[in-house]
Amino acid sequence: MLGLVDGRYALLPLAAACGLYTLYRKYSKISISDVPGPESKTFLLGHSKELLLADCGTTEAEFRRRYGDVVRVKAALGEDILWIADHKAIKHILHKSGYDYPKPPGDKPLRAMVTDEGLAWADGEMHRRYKKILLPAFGIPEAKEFLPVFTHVITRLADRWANELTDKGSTGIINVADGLMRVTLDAIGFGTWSLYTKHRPAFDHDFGAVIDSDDPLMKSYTHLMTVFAAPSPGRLIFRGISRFVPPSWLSFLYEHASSPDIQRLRENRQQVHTFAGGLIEFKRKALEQGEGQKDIMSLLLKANASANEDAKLRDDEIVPQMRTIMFAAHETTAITIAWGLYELAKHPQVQARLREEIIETRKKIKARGDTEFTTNDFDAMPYTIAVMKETLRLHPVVADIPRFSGKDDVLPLANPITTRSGKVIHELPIPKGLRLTLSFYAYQTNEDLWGKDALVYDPDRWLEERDKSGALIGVYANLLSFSAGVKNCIGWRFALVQIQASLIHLISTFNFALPDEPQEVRMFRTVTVVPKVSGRENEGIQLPLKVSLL
Ligand code: HEM
Repeated sequence: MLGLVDGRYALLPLAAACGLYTLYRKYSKISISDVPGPESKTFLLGHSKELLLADCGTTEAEFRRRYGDVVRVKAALGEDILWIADHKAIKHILHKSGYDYPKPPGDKPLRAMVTDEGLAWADGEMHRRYKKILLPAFGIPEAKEFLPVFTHVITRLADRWANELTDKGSTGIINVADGLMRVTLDAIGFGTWSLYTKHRPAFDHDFGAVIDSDDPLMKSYTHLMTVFAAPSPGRLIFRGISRFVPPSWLSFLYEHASSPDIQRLRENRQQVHTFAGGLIEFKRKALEQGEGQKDIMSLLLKANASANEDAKLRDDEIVPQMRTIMFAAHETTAITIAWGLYELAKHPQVQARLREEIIETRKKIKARGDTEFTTNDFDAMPYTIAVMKETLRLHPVVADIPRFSGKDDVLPLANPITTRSGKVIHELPIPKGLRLTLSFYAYQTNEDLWGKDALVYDPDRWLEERDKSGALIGVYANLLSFSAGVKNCIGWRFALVQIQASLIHLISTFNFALPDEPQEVRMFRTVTVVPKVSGRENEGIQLPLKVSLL
């Protein structure tokens, strides 16, 4: 119906009006125009290409080398963006300021299409209320309960790969990213909806992603994040214009746009709503009968039932939380594991040492008469933990996040900046309504914090106490991979258990190496940073490794 995303020329008059408005705002309040940064070559697109289309790592390195940790850049239509890698400023924004730095309002209608108005979408009081109800489902004991699920789904993938390899004479090329995304989708399917109900067999809602089932919900989630990959110039300009358009108008547009990507989001929403709606009743009844308390939805319903009346979520507020979790949990975890396997393939000596620790631990488990790893065994595997931390450090799949200053503020800086007019400043006044990009990747590869070898994959840094970045930031290991502050990742403990369970199982079963034929693996930006093979980008997310049965 609406040529929403590529109607470049029809948008030009509107773009001109936006430009005038931008100029007015610039000269009528606190300005960041004195902050150093690259000149923008085009008003229409600004530095959108560098920020959204360049491979992860390239723009970050260039910005830091030329301008430092705080850089003024332009979005489409002349909008100022403050790009920030300075850890003190990030800490101020995420840790100390609570809800003063929400997600940019212009992005919210599109976000709502992806996750509904759930936890990841919400800000302020609404977010506080949602998080309070959801948190009891995401503690350490709850994450540990999921180990059998994670083991079950990764075993299924390993069996599938083993069968494929047996047919090929025990070694072959496998796109490991694809298999892992199926695994995490299955895990979240089991874990969110249906773990251990007595009414039905355990694992009863099976997306069957690993075994190629036709489950419509599974199909609807497969590669959903690619909807956001490599936006066209028209879409980038549209994003620029969005900030001048009332959110309700944008929502209307998204409800009616004929773009295949937006249609896909609408279909996904329809499917999740139909599925989740029916399940809430079922789970509620099971709870009333004292059953089915371990899956995320049951835990959420249970916490909700005991919350006071003002805080309670209505059913139409519960479904968005489930859609949010489905979206936020699966690709992030899968791609992190995939990057881990890539680094292990590139560093065979790290892989061998990791395998050694797994074999040693397995011997201890056998000696005490058990067959399976427990999460206590996980905690006693320092090298495996170091491999996980190093993977999360060098491959934060959410490489940066957008924020918006809700009030005039002053950002403290860890490193002073020299402004374009030559002043050295230790704190930076910023105006209300400014868009910010917080670069987690740049923070985690900053040589001043992580050492001269910050770009080198070296798990030993975590064993030798070289990990002390001094920033004391984030929820895990001084890293920002799971973000920080009030809107930190609620599922980080689940992710760690799943990553460790998956690495242990895969490294015990297979050897991973780079393919004999050289290939360039790109760190390609979508919502997450995904692997793609240079020259074969249209084949989607690809991480082909040479996999051998041990
Ligand atoms: C390696 C895996 C993961 C990574 C790297 C990751 C990373 C992140 C990051 C950076 C954020 C903050 C985004 C922002 O503020 O814009 C976030 C939020 C969130 N994540 Fe994760 N995540 C992972 C796994 C999971 C899992 C397994 C779940 C659920 C089981 C989950 C659920 C969520 C939710 C619901 C939010 C929104 C939290 C809020 O707004 O309060 N994530 N995640």
